[in-house]
Amino acid sequence: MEKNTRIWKQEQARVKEIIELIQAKRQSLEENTGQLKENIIDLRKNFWDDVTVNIDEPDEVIETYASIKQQAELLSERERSHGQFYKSIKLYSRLADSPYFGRIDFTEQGGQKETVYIGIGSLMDKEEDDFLIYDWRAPIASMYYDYSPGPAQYETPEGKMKGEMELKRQFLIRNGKITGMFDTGLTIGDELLQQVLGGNATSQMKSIVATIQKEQNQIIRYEKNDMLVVQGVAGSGKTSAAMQRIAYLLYRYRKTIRADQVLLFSPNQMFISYVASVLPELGEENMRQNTFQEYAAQRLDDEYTLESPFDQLEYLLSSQTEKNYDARIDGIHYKADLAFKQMIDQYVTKLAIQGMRFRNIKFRGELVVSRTEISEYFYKLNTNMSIPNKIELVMDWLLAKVDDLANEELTKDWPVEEATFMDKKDYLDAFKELQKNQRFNEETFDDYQREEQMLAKMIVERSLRPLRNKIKNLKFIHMKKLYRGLFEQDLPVDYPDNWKEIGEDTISAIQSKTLPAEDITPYLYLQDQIEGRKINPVIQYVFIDEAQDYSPFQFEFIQQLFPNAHFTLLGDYNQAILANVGEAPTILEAAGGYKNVKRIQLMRSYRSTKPIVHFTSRLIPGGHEIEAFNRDGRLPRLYGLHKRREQIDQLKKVIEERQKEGQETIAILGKTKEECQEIVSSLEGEFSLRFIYKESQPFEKGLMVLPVYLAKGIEFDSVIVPDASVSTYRQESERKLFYTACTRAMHELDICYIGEMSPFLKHVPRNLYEYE
Ligand SMILES: Nc1ncnc2c1ncn2[C@@H]1O[C@H](COP(=O)(O)OP(=O)(O)OP(=O)(O)O)[C@@H](O)[C@H]1O
Repeated sequence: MEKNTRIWKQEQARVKEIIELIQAKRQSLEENTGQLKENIIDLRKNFWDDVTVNIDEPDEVIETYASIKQQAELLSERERSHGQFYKSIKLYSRLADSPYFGRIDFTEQGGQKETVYIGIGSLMDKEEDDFLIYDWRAPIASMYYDYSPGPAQYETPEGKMKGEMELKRQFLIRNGKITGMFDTGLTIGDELLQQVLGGNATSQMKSIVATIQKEQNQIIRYEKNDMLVVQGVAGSGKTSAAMQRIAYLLYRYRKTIRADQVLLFSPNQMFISYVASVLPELGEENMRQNTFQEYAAQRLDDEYTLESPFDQLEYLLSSQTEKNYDARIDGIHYKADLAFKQMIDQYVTKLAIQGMRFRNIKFRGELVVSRTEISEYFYKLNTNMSIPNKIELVMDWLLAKVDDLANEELTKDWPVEEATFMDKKDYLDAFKELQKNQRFNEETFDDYQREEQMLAKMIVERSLRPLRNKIKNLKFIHMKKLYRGLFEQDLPVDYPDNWKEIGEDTISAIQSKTLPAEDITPYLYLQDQIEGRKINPVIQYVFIDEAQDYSPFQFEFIQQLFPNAHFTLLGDYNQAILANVGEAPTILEAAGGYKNVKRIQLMRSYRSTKPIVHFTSRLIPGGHEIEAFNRDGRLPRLYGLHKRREQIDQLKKVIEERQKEGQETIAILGKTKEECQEIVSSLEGEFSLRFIYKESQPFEKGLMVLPVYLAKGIEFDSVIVPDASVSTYRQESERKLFYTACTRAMHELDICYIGEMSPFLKHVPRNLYEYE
């Protein structure tokens, strides 16, 4: 819309008024917050002054307790209000810059026309009667995303509200000034989206509230089934929709759900930091984020070195010639499958009758309880009891044995000897510890005999502490041997061809204290069947992004961990790059087997320009169904080189061109770490670049070289694939990796190859790229 029209001026005048009101509200809130803060500090300082403490009589104890409770509640209520005030001040600061981005005029059937302005938070008028701005998550705001002018409706807790939408308007407001205004038709204005998508890549993902598309809104506001599965093509806004959905749920259920009851499983650490600012930008606290690997590492302490799924992928991409390569691939696929879970279940059933493995319990080098004794005790327990229940009884039995041991040890000489040789610091510590336990006072400590006795007892207790802890942590179960046993049993019914080799390799890995990536889930699962499940009942919503890379077994395991959670899975089976899935159906497809699953498909790609989407969609089967958002750009470029040494010169040329054009984030995406390393060595002297080879490195703007698997979920202004020769990308298993690399590009895509091009490129029609 043209500037300075009557409508423009009217809208600008309203913006001005609203901002003045926001500022006034903010000021008054700041004053109140100041007072409240002082109040809280006072309350904390004088907490005990207002509490009557008397604990001589039982009645008085109850009174004291009530008085402390009342005071604590008062304090926490004030602190909560302070938190709320603080949150509102932050929201006002954001609204003062850009109070809203949309407006709809809506007349409910039989009602009056209502003008609804929509922003990232709501604002009431001075009298607190009417909404001047509606939060984008309010029910009425959903029409903004779902309808073009004409008949429209929205859901409320009381039912459907139907009516007519007369106007739908978009605003771009910066620093309190309208810089763009569009009256829109069908979808949320191409113009605005064009502007947003045309910008440079950022090191932090942005919120998309102003331009959420109808199909994405469906994901964001979905509330019915327990499981929502989103299959969306590369760049279709899955991660964006997931983040907005979390913000939506935190708003919709704000009385019952806190941000720390929502958990997002992310593909890697870099991704975690990439999405970390979206919710705070929307005024919400961040949800919990974890990688599966992190979860496993916490569970397994430092018993094993865990292979990361990326190291596993590196092995698969670089070690084809190694002796056991085929067996490993078979093993990876088999261990990802639910058949393997079943095999473990059957194994556990057998263990209930025989075959459990325990460790000897030793103290000071001497056997206290032998593994045979533990086993005998275990198998004497009632056979109807579950293994975890029996284990608990074994634990109690062992702890009682340690109590007996403690008494026995006290009759020996070593505790007294150790007490005699205690240095001064230990002696003082011991004294304090005994005092703390109120076993002693200063007078009795002077009594030499008693002192010796007490110290000896303490020394025995101290020395037994690690043993007790180990027993409490169920370390008397020989998990390593139990897992081994799984591969040593008689051949299972449905075993894979390479079963013997798979078993030998697994056993040798765990003997050397390494847990291969494919064994992590089965190992933890077996452990849970023996020790009892470690569930987390607090989490209400679990999101799994890049869900195509989770195995069906892994997914079932995660589901069991969070029995009270609703699940949202988002992924793209064309980007399944991790080996645990292989050619087996990913959980995006497998989830079809679950009850109450709602599936949503996203076919439109927003990240890349239209020419890049047209090009990349030819790299995968079924790609013709992918729709490109209408954003212009140059055709991708292919560089056919004859010799390897030409490659570096070509890369240099391309980098210089892209930098000159102002592309801020340029990524050279190699297939393996080794390929990247070679490129880095050749370019290092001439360019300032970063080599990202570990997921823990932060993602920043600039020129970088990294393996494709670390670029999962992330995007760059310009992507350069350094080597798409037939020798690098040939096998079907590499197709998805190549596709993932190319679809990271927002604006520019350059691809080099040496000699013959990859067969995946041969199917791309010649008019979809430039050739040099
Ligand atoms: N409605 C929208 N408005 C503005 N930008 C959008 C919208 N939807 C998606 N985008 C942008 O498109 C890009 C891709 O989005 P996102 O990363 O969420 O997609 P994805 O489906 O998770 O991608 P991939 O599977 O390829 O990693 C991001 O830059 C995002 O901001």
